[in-house]
Amino acid sequence: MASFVEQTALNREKLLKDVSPEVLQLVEKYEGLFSVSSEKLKDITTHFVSELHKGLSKTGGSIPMIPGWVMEYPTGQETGDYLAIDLGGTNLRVVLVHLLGNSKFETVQDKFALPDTIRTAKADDLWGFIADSLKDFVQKHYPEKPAKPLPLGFTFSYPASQDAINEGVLQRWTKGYDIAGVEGHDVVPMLQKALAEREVPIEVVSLINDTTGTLVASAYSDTETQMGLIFGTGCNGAYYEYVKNIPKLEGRLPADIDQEGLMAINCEYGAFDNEHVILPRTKYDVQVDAESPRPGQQSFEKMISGYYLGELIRLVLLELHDAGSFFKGQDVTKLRQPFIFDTSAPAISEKDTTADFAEIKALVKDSLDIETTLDERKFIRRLSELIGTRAARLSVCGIAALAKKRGLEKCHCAADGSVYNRYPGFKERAAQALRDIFDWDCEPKDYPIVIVPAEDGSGAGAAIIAALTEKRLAAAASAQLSDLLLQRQDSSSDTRTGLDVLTADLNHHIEASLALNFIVCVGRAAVQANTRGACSHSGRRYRVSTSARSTLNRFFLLDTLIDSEIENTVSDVPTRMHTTDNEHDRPTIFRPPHDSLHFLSLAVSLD
Ligand SMILES: Nc1ncnc2c1ncn2[C@@H]1O[C@H](COP(=O)(O)OP(=O)(O)OP(=O)(O)O)[C@@H](O)[C@H]1O
Repeated sequence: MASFVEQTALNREKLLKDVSPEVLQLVEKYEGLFSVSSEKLKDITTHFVSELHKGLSKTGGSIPMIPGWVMEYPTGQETGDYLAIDLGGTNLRVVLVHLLGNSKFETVQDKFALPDTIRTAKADDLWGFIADSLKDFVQKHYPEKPAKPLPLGFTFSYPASQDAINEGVLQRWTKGYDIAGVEGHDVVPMLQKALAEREVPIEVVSLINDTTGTLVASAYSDTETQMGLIFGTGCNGAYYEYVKNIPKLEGRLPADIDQEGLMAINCEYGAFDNEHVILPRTKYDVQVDAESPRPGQQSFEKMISGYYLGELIRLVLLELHDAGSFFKGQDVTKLRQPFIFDTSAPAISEKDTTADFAEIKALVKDSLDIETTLDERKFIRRLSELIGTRAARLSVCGIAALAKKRGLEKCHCAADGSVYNRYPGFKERAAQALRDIFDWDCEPKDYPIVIVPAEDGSGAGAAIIAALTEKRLAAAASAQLSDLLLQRQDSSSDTRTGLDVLTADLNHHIEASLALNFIVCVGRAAVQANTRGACSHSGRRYRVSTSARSTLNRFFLLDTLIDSEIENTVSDVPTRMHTTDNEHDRPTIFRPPHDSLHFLSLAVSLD
């Protein structure tokens, strides 16, 4: 049977058989502009590999390569119930995840479409929308108010730097978002505040990226998974890198983290080629970029992801109208409206199998109020194929580059997102492009690197990561946790299944005595975990907020294991939380208060 690609080539001949010479000429022009040869894909991949290296280096590069503090593969045996949200560019998903073990999990999910206006709304509107959606979900699934706050894994699909598993400082908005007052800030307390205002009983215990979530969720059920990929509003990839190959982590790691071990990296490779040295940009790509809220950023993403493909079609059609070729004498007011098409437009066009392209006709009529000729519809169909094919072919350069970087010759790459899962032919075109890059000489069913669909996995990923972190703590290894919460240390009835987290909240009026309590608290937790150990210096930053004063006080009364050390250490809290003692397994607090919040820096090292 002919492959999809061979089939579409045949269709092209059929499609263009009777079109006018003028339209044929236009088709050929755009075929030249939007086609990407195998050689070009190979060149892009080679450059991509060097940019991945650069992103991991101390100096960094265009691709952020953000360490995700997820340090192991799931075994598939993790169990428990977790709540998770996934904030994407288009949708908010709220998920209740039941991890069943044996590589199985079940989810109950609600999907909330984010209002179009949210992209440029106020920060409070965004967090309010999410908190309201969570409130609905909790009311629906927990008719009896939960006795304790529900632990929540937050999948946040924007580049956020993390020094801990439950923080995420937004580096910059992508995917057309531009909400003031969020960049440069930790998003977890913002969401937590909106939840508190609405009295939603939820505690945000971990923050991950959707690519990392997809990676981990798929690895839970398929041990061959090596990458998590997103082809949605934006594009991105995550994979596990050897710690020793992440130079920028030098000096930031607790001593017990093995250099031969792995850490998940959220690449944020939508930023690939922001310098414009290798990608074959057309003038339409330049225009999309120039008119986007963030010109000069996310170059790769703007050529291939769901937010932009419909816009590329619009720009070409508008230019043809203005040149007098298309939609003659018609009112094109709507066509002049940026982003009037999303990627469903080329997707519908490519799916249309009617003889006279009635679906394209309806699409253009309904969304633009424009009547089309048959030739115009054939052109739109071909243009959609070109733009969709280019997106699929360029997309896999990221996969090929990650495989080359890690020396992976055979693996599964889990892909989520509407563009991968719903765009006609995207899967086949992506597979063929991988073959073109690696020169595989075998049938598609035998391709060694396989992109597998992983719909809506990132919520489950957030849950599994919470379970992995819990396991890590139980195994007495370093965990990167902030706002550690001593929730169940003294209560056998506490069945909290989220992170078995360790410590506390103080508000910004922190007093020296409470700071001491905090340290005692961590030491106490170490003792309760039946281990020898204390708080050790790691250079990490921990935000301390309000709600667990009572917990702190409880623990303050219990044990004075490390009191003497504390006295030596915290002499001048709170104005300058600092110590000179950096020895292994010694409590160290440092960093001065930051804005209205105070930061304590310590990691729990239980050896
Ligand atoms: N039929 C379709 N085929 C392909 N893509 C589509 C289709 N309909 C909508 N899209 C595109 O899918 C994108 C949304 O992708 P998705 O549903 O994966 O959302 P998301 O999870 O919010 O995205 P992301 O994970 O990138 O933030 C939109 O940009 C839209 O243009």
